[in-house]
Amino acid sequence: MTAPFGQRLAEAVAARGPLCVGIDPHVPLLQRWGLPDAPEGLARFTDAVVDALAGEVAVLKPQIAFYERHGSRGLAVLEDAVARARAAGALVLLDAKRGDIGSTMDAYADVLRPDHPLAVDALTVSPYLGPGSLQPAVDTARLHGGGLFVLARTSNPDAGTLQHALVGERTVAQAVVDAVRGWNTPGWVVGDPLPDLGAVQDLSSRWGATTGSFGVVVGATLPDLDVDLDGLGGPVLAPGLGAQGGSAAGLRRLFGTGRAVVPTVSRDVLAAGPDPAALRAAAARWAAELAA
Ligand SMILES: O=C(O)c1cc(=O)[nH]c(=O)n1[C@@H]1O[C@H](COP(=O)(O)O)[C@@H](O)[C@H]1O
Repeated sequence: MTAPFGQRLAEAVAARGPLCVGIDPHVPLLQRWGLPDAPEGLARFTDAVVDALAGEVAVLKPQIAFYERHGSRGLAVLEDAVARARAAGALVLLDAKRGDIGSTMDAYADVLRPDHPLAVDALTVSPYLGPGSLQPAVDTARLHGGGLFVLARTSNPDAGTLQHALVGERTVAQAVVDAVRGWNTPGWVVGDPLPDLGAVQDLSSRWGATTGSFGVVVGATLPDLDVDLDGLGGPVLAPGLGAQGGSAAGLRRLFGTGRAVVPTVSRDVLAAGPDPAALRAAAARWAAELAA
C-alpha cells in the first residue's frame, strides 16, 4: 500500500529540500539546446532533465501540453520519462490542470492509479467547475496515495479577474483554499459546513507526518498573500520564480518560513542545459537561494 502523497512529499522534502523543477520543453528552449522541435528533440531534452535531476530534487513537474503537441509519440516520451523519474526517487507532479464534471474528472484522475500508463504521484487540477466537481479526483487520490494541487491564486497577471471575485463574503480563491482545507480534514465532504479551524490546527501546515495530500497553487509572483492559508493542512505549490519575475525573497515575504511550500521553477533552470552538471548547478542555486 502506497503511503499518502503528503507523507511521501514531506519525506522527499526532508531528504532533498522542497524545490520542484518543471519540465517545460518550450520551442525556444529546444532551439537553445540545439534540438529539433520533433519527438526526437523532445526525448533528448526530457531524458537529459530526468537524468540530471531525478536523483536530486524532491519533485519533477512535467507540463503535459509540451508532450501532447507531438501527439502519441510525445506522450510516449512523457510516459517513459515519468517512469524513469519515479524510479530515480523523484515524485512526479503532472501539470495538466484538469477539471471537468464528475464522470470525466474520474477518468482524468485515473492518472493517479498505479496501473495507468502515465502513473504519477500528483496532478494539478482546476476548480472552475466548482470544488465539488473535483471530488472523484480526491477519492482516487485517497485510494492510491496520490496528491492534488488545486489552482487557487495563480501566477499570471490576469489571475485576480476571476480569483478575486466574491462568492458570498469570500473570494473565489479563498473558497478554493477552504475546500482543500476540508479535503485535508478527515471525514469532511463537499456540502458539509466548513471544518472549524480549531479542529484542523493539529493538522500542521508545516512539513511533517501530518502534511496532507491536497495542496493549493499560489503564485510566487503575488505582491501580497491575499488568501488565508491557515489550517490548510497541505502543501502550497508556488510557481512563477525566475522567468515570471518571482524571487526567493518574494517567496519568503509571501509565506514566511513556517509553511509547507514547494517552490517550482521551469525555464530558469532548464535554460542552463543540456549539460547535466549545469542543470544540477542551476537547480542547486535556486535551492540555496530558497534556503537562505
Ligand atoms: O500549476 C502550475 O504549475 C502553474 C500555475 C500557475 O499559477 N502558474 C504557472 O506558471 N504554472 C506552471 O508553472 C510553470 C512555470 O514555468 P516557468 O515560468 O518557466 O518557471 C509552467 O509550466 C506553468 O504552466
